[in-house]
Amino acid sequence: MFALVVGRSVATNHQPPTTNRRRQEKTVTLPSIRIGQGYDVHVFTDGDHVMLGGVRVPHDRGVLAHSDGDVVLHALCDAMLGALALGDIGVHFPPSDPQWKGADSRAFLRHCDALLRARGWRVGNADVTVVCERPKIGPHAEAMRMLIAGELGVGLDDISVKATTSEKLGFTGRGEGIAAQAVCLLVPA
Ligand SMILES: Nc1ccn([C@@H]2O[C@H](COP(=O)(O)O)[C@@H](O)[C@H]2O)c(=O)n1
Ligand SMILES: C[C@@]1(CO)OP(=O)(O)OP(=O)(O)OC[C@H]1O
Repeated sequence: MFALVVGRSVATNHQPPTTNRRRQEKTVTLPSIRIGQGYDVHVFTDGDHVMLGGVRVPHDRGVLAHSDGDVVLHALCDAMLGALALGDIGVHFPPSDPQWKGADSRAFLRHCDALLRARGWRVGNADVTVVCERPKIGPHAEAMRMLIAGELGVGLDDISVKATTSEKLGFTGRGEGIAAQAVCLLVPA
């Protein structure tokens, strides 16, 4: 029996309940890590595409947003900011600020990455789930992963983008909007 402790070494001498077994000691050292999660929603409106993970995905709807409304990048930015308790994208890019009107959300991602790196961290890996009935995400997921990995300077295997419907339940199920949630680990840069 041994324990994993993040950020420092630990030795344990927990004795299994079964008797007469040799006492085990094991030291496991893992690097310091931080975890963050993010969630974003945008309402569908008239349009012919949605921006997702920095990729223009053709669709018979668009999204209502101050920026380009990329729920994948917004959720990911919030996860990155949350990992260092740096607030959320609304704090860093206020919707009241005209400079973000129609903004390309890749700029938000780059800014968040710079904030992390200035503090000695980078994304270790991230996992994003898009929730919508349509558009189908599968055919575009690889392009999103490549774009995000490129922007963050990490490997393709460190970035996951996947999707689910909500089985026609709720606002996503009724096709009223699109949601994304993200988790990420930060590791020392
Ligand atoms: N917008 C979406 C939703 C789902 N997918 C893919 O379809 C699979 C099945 O979805 P369920 O919600 O029925 O489990 C899902 O695992 C995704 O691979 C998609 O590409 N785009
Ligand atoms: C991205 C910002 C930029 O003004 O506005 P929106 O594009 O509306 O997106 P939201 O997910 O509501 O996040 C708030 C803002 O930071």
